[in-house]
Amino acid sequence: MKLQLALDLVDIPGAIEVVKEVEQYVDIVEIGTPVVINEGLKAVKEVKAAFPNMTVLADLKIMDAAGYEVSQASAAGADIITILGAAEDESIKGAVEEAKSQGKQILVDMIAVKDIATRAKELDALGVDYICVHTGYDLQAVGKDSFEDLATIKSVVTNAKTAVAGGIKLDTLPEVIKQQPDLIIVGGGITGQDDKKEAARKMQELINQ
Ligand SMILES: O=C([C@H](O)CO)[C@H](O)[C@H](O)COP(=O)(O)O
Repeated sequence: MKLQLALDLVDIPGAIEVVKEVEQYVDIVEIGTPVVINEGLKAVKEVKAAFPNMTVLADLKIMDAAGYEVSQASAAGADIITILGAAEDESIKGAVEEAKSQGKQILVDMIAVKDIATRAKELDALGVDYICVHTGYDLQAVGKDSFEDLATIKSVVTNAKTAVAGGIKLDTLPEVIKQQPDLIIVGGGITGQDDKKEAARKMQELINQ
């Protein structure tokens, strides 16, 4: 199981500062969608330049023009790029093909997908690298989480790695770990803490137990 730090509500210098603080405890750094919207792929480029040995995920949440967008994120230094599970199969295929040709990986975000089991099986057959269940900020705000959806994808996905994101905190992490996803994505559970380093350390310790 790996730990991914999601950076959403920062600018580029802020992102670099947080990564410096917690880098020893996380496996992947995510440049979150709001950061990409605010700063562009420059954010991916600058974080990768500052931490060349760190795996960097660009959370583009691609919906169309997938091959092109994956190629741009790859050129900026992203190792993993996200596409939405709700995208057309043609887009998913384009993303996978471009990522493979660049030696990169594709993570599919299942946010807003209604029939998780059916779509996860289809995506698995299309050769994506990760399938991630995700409760976004707007559903977290009304008390939802992705723990049941994680069990669903774990039961149907056979090739891709499984991932989970959305409001995971130190107190809910054990429940997630029980289900053994390949990747656990945490944003506010680390970045929202006064002592980010200690929060990341405790999370890594629980994951490695
Ligand atoms: O993808 C995300 C969200 O849609 C905003 O871009 C977050 O990175 C993801 O939800 C993880 O962050 P937390 O929910 O704060 O753990």
